[in-house]
Amino acid sequence: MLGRVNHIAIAVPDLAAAAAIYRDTLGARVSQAQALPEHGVTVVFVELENTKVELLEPLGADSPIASFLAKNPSGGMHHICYEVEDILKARDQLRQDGARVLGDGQPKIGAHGKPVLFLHPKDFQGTLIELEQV
Ligand SMILES: CC[C@@H](C(=O)O)C(=O)SCCNC(=O)CCNC(=O)[C@H](O)C(C)(C)COP(=O)(O)OP(=O)(O)OC[C@H]1O[C@@H](n2cnc3c(N)ncnc32)[C@H](O)[C@@H]1OP(=O)(O)O
Ligand SMILES: [Co+2]
Repeated sequence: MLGRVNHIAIAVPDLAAAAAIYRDTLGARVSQAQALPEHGVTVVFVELENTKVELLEPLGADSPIASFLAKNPSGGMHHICYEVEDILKARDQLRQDGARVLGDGQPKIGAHGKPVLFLHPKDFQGTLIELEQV
């Protein structure tokens, strides 16, 4: 089912400061910040040769990363995103196997303009998983 790792996401309390560390200290190429109100986050992508790191800052009162940051105030690794060819087929197979698909189970359009879904961290070794259809 799984293809490549699309990105690894890090929740941060201060996006501008985190982007500056990746750009100025670590010498990486970083994107402009992009506000995604439908996901409750603002994102910056760190573009590496073999994958991307997604820096996430909460946006709005109901951000899904607010409680994670309350528990990890300096930030921390939040999710890993794997590519899949057919997200609805993957969702249905995962549900059949007992995994919890988050939200209403309908894919949303993610930061790359492609459909995404999230899987409950308690069903995957304590790791929140994002699936992105490529
Ligand atoms: C930019 C768009 C898109 C993209 O294209 O890339 C994105 O990446 S958007 C990223 C943000 N969106 C999401 O994360 C959506 C899915 N997430 C959720 O629905 C929620 O965050 C959650 C996973 C259901 C957790 O919600 P929360 O309110 O934090 O619930 P709890 O505090 O009750 O947590 C339950 C339980 O799970 C543990 N937990 C929470 N988050 C994580 C995490 N990221 N990694 C590992 N474990 C996590 C939490 O600690 C609780 O455990 P216990 O304390 O043991 O009960
Ligand atoms: Co993501």
